[in-house]
Amino acid sequence: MSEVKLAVLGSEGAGKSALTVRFLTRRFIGEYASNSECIYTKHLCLDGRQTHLEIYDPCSQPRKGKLSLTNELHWADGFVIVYDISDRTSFAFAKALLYRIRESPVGAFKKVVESPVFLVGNKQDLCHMREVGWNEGQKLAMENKCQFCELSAAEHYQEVTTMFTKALRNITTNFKVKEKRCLSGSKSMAKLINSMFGKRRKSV
Ligand SMILES: Nc1nc2c(ncn2[C@@H]2O[C@H](COP(=O)(O)OP(=O)(O)OP(=O)(O)O)[C@@H](O)[C@H]2O)c(=O)[nH]1
Repeated sequence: MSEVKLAVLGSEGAGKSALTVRFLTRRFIGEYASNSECIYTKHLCLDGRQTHLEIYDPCSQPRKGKLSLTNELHWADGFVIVYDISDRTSFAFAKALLYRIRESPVGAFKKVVESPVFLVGNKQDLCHMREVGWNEGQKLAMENKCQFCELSAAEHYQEVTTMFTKALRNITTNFKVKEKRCLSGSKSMAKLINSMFGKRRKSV
């Protein structure tokens, strides 16, 4: 069974809990307690493979002060970053989160390959109050090598499920890339050691 850890990040009120609960229970619940952080767990079958999923839904991040994200960066295999299309401040916050993830040495070195990130413009049902254009979201995502979509946790169950499924699939693909790189890394190390000791043995 594979294990996948996903962190859902974004500014206060962007809809992190609404999206997560929608995916896990199919239901849209209007109000959530925002003073506690949660790790939801779920078993699911992803592309025929049993998967143990953990989703981290933090309490409102502005109260945490600085964007340190250190724990999240160590913990998560991938990220969903949420902003509210009717709130430009939430987009600026999402951008800062994205930069923080991309500049992180954890992402660049410890994890071997970049963590998959899905940028989500939520509350598409409020497009009459739109402050962030679809193009802006798409551009930010392209510049930072992440996937992008706009949806509404309130109205689009199917889109929410599709987004989470793509995010999880990206993470499992990333696992395979990492495995290959580690394997080829250890193979070339073995070759190097073999050739060094092989040569030495010959010269004795
Ligand atoms: N119209 C609309 N409202 C939404 C949507 N998603 C969430 N909301 C509302 O936005 C508010 C905040 O949603 P939450 O899911 O609590 O947001 P959050 O990001 O978890 O917020 P914190 O826990 O405070 O960080 C709630 O009143 C939700 O009902 C949506 O797609 N459309």
